[in-house]
Amino acid sequence: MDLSIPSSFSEISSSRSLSQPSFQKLRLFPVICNFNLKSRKFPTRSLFWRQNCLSLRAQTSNGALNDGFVLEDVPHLTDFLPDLPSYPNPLQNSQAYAIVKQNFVIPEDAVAQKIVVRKDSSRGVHFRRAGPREKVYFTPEEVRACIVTCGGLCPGINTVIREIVCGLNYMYGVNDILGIQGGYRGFYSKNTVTLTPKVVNDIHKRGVTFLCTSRGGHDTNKIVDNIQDRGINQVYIIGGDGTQKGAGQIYKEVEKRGLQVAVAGIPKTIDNDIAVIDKSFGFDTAVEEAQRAINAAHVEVESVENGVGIVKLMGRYSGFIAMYATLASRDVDCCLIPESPFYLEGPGGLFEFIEQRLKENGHLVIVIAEGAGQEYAARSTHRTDERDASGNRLLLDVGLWLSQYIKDHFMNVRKMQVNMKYIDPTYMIRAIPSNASDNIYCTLLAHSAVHGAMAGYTGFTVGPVNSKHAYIPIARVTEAQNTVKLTDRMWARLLASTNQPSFLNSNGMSLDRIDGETVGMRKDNTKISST
Ligand SMILES: Nc1ncnc2c1ncn2[C@@H]1O[C@H](COP(=O)(O)OP(=O)(O)O)[C@@H](O)[C@H]1O
Ligand SMILES: O=P(O)(O)OC[C@H]1O[C@](O)(COP(=O)(O)O)[C@@H](O)[C@@H]1O
Ligand SMILES: [Mg+2]
Repeated sequence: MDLSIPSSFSEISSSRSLSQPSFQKLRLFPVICNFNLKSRKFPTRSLFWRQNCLSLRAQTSNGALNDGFVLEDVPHLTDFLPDLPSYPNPLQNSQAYAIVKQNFVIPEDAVAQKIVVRKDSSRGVHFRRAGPREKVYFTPEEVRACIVTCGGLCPGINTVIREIVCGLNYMYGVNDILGIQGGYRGFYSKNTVTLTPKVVNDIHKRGVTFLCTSRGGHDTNKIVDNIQDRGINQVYIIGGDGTQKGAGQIYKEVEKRGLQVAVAGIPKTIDNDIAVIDKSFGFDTAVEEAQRAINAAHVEVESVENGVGIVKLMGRYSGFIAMYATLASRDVDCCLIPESPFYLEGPGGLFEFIEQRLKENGHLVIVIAEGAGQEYAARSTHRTDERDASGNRLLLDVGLWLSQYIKDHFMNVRKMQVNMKYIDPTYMIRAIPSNASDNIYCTLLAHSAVHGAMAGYTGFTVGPVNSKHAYIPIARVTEAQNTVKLTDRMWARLLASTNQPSFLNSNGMSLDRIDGETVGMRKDNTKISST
């Protein structure tokens, strides 16, 4: 396929009509300006548009202004298999959908990434709206689907598995669904299990994951060989950022080999660190369950003299669970996250704050995300850089380190005994089934993935963007991590709720990482920047 990019806007403008022979070459333009469903494009084209077209005020054939509308589209099987036949979607005869007013997603529907806009702002990036399409590119009889779960555990994985199986079967009449066991390596090292609605009927009531999982073991060629050998043509991959990177590589290899295989990613991360999507499944359940640990810590420290409770919560690089659990709880005095470095001694430091709260209330509770304060913990343990099988850095137990450090400080320096209670509920939280709202969310994700694969989309991830489910190119969710933005209002709300220090030092200056940049704030609120 010719992916050449138009060199100027006037060149694009001249290629509006679908009937024009130049359409194949320049068909991105109708996607953007005329919203033609038949238009497909690769991420390279999206990049082009992001770089070149955001500020353009393009005009459609009916004269309406598009004001920088950009569609970051997902690949489609017909991009590399142009002669693939399509069929009417069997959902049109489904009793479930019979009464739905708009059975199929309107092809022009797109979901805006930015919804807070001004009158003159550019319309910006959009994603294809998820949902059933009028045409599908698989007959039910020819589908052989598989599901794999990779990476760490997260409440809700079983619900996603269940709903992919039931969705494929009840909505599309698919009967051939395989479970790959034990993560990516299960493709080439384990037997598959047959998945039917009956087999998966109750699994959502149990903690994750019915199919088991693993870290490491991603061998693209071996995996795609296996997909080919087993005659699999739809691959549903449930996992976090690492897994989605792996899914992107599988999609590329499938495309290189010209296979009719749809690759669909379902983002899973308890840390909520996946970019673009509103929130990841299992996150709400985790925040809710974290309340129990915080509550336990609070009860413990309330009952003793100088009680200090420390609860370590998940969050390698993103402090969302800690931040939301703190905001939800009201029993937390101080929340520490990786995005907001803290310091211990001196005015405005953690020790001063602890002493003050102990004087005022006789106890306090600190919530710390596992990735916070790693530099301090590393100094006292001298451990070298260790990684898990997937290449993720193994973190030090910052909760344990902080507990000891606080105890020692108050004993040795302030001659004061604190009653320390440390709770790490990580594996208890990850092991529970998802709550009601996550269960519903998992169903939507699973159904979106099934509709997308049946419609021939591939190399995509599903997820809600501003509450509307969308198909997102895999590369978009793996290129950056979602982190707490200290410059957004949510962190300010937390500080305003706990009244904890913001860890600006006595010179009125802090050296913090804000939005990936190291910045300092002077007393007069001017910013010092050093990346
Ligand atoms: N950059 C990568 N390219 C290909 N596969 C990867 C990559 N990173 C991780 N993986 C694979 O994805 C799976 C899960 O990754 P991991 O980081 O453990 O969990 P998560 O997907 O939750 O982030 C593992 O099997 C790992 O080998
Ligand atoms: O001990 P394990 O199973 O390797 O998992 C620990 C990690 O898993 C997580 O819960 C989630 O990690 P993933 O997103 O990689 O699945 C992290 O918060 C935590 O550091
Ligand atoms: Mg990860």
